Amino acid sequence: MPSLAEEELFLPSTPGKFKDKSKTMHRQFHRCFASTSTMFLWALFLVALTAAYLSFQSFVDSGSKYFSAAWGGVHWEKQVRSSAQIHRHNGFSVLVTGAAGFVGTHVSLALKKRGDGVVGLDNFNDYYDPSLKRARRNMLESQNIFIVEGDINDARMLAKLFEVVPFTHVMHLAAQAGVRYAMENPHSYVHSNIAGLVTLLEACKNSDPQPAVVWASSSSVYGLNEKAPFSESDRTDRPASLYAATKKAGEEITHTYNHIYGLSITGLRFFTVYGPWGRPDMAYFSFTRNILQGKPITIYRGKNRVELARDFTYIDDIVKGCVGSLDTAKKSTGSGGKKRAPAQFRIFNLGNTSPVTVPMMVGILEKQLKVKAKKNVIEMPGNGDVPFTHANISSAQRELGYRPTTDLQTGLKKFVRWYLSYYGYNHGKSVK
Ligand SMILES: O=C(O)[C@H]1O[C@H](OP(=O)(O)OP(=O)(O)OC[C@H]2O[C@@H](n3ccc(=O)[nH]c3=O)[C@H](O)[C@@H]2O)[C@H](O)[C@@H](O)[C@H]1O
Repeated sequence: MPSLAEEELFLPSTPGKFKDKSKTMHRQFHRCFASTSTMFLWALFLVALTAAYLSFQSFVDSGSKYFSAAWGGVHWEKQVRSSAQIHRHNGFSVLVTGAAGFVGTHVSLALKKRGDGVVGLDNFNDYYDPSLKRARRNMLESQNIFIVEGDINDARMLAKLFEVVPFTHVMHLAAQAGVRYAMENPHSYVHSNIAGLVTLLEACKNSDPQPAVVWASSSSVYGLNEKAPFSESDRTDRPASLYAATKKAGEEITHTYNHIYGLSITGLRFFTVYGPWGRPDMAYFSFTRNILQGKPITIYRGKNRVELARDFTYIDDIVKGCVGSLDTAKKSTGSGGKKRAPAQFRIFNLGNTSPVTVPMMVGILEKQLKVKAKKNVIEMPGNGDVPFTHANISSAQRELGYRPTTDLQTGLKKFVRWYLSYYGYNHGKSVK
């Protein structure tokens, strides 16, 4: 029995008609209990809703759509640190973006070989067969190069990387490549070559010390330029493809970061790079595949039946140009987001200086593969292609000591040897 004092607590506040005290108490108790449990349920619901919202936010924040791979944690940091370890006097610690890509793999191996610390970054997207990227990664891992699986658009991951390692240099090679694919998927170019570039530069500018940045532009920025050979001072304001436009935008964007924040910047205009472990979307690679499989190849030709030509540049020469750029890059001058003094800004052509026509390139492949190609020659569709490229490399020669030494015949021979071995033609598959 409740005490009087307790009973009084449950008495109606307005006295009047007689009421059965115990019944009233019971009802009151139930009402109170019911409202408490309802409140409890509501609270539970709100907590669950908040938790769901927060985890959704963090999912969106980390951009899980793009950045599905895990990063962070003690073990991950240990791997990153160990990979960045320098093993030579005055060596560098280099973050190589696009490290599982064609140029990224070769540059990473060259740097590691001479004792620099190298940490790779790659999002392993499926623009072309990701199994080739995984195979390149295995090769890098066998040389103790750790590749972070992540996207250059992931600002939090980049901040963490720079927190773990005070990189001296960034070799930025991650990009959406390919001239003609830009008509199919324009946004992927904006995502990687513009938004991703800005996110990366933000991370570089915020880090202390700031790294020197060397990055891949493209010969395609010369666009409709007809003056040959192409010099760095020539017009680059008439791009023929969205790919070229995003690379040109990259040159302007990097200039801004150099100007405002004191980032040391070197942009490299690569001229149709080819070689072992190359990109399957490029003509020399897909032609090789089709020729071996007995499938036809399509050869574009220009107006008035003019043959298209490219200043094909062998990967080992490009690697020397990249390493030379890192070696001659001056330090960035900013810290804490502020420029202390003017910083270095350079742009170089890395080409071969001897354009070869596409039909001649096919002829070399036929000879190397000992198979005749089934050729389908058509007029160049309006797809962003330019009729020819031809590099003047005197600047790179002077400033970087860049001297390409591999002609197309020699380079394609090495490529074909690799291709046959990698795709198992030496072990069973027959070359017709
Ligand atoms: O220097 C660059 O900055 C760029 O180089 C490369 O572009 P491109 O020079 O266009 O190379 P690539 O596609 O191999 O076509 C070679 C030739 O074959 C012709 N070509 C191509 C395909 C085809 O089916 N038929 C054909 O005739 C085609 O018309 C062209 O004449 C990189 O892909 C690009 O990412 C960028 O780095």
